[in-house]
Amino acid sequence: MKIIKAANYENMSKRAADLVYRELKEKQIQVLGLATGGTPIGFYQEIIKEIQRDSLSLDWLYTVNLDEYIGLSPDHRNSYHAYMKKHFFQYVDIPLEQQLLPDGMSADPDKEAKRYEKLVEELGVDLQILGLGQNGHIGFNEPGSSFKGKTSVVDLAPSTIDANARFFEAEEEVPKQAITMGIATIMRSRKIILLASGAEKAEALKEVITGEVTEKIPGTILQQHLDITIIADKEALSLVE
Ligand SMILES: N[C@@H]1[C@@H](O)[C@H](O)[C@@H](COP(=O)(O)O)O[C@@H]1O
Repeated sequence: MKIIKAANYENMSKRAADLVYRELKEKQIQVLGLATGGTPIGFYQEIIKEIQRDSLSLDWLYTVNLDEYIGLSPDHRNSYHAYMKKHFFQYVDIPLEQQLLPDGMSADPDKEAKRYEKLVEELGVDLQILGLGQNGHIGFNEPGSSFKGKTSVVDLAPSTIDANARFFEAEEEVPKQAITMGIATIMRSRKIILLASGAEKAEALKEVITGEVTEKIPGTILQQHLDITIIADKEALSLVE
């Protein structure tokens, strides 16, 4: 595990953008795994600046996303499709058909999850960006999820619904289910960058870095990944020596 301690959120975002940008520009990675949530917004802002500065075309890149809410259409403002368009896709030239997310509106979500798993497996993710839930979740793999899990339909933990309610008008509007890449799917990525910011993540991050590897805290599995870099700010790392 490589750990980069950033002074603050802005610095975390910049360090992450620099790292990912290098993978895109110098290594021309083919498949980039993306994350949503509050944490990566600054990272997207920074990497867009770098892409625009060099007029770097990304027309060859495929992106996959960790998850999508069930029941939200791509143009619903809280869907992860809409998030990705708003924070990243509208600024780059990745063709629409290469921007891959699970379909939260599928009539058969279990079938959609299987389709997405196969797609991600066939593409092979070169670099996956991850955030961290306050309860240690990655993607939407809540505490208790199997480390062997593939992409599937999952119920969100009440604490996750609570944490994500800030993006919605009312808590009742937060979907109760999502399609998420499984932990095994995520662990197949060749390289992983985990971002964490703020004191609310300190407890979970401490477990991820130093805790026992347990399905009770999904992020702890990352200790077993061969190429993981954690970029976190001081607050998030405040409980780690
Ligand atoms: N499904 C997402 C995760 O992919 C994200 O990493 C996490 C943390 O979110 P935030 O960055 O807003 O704290 O929770 C969300 O529910």
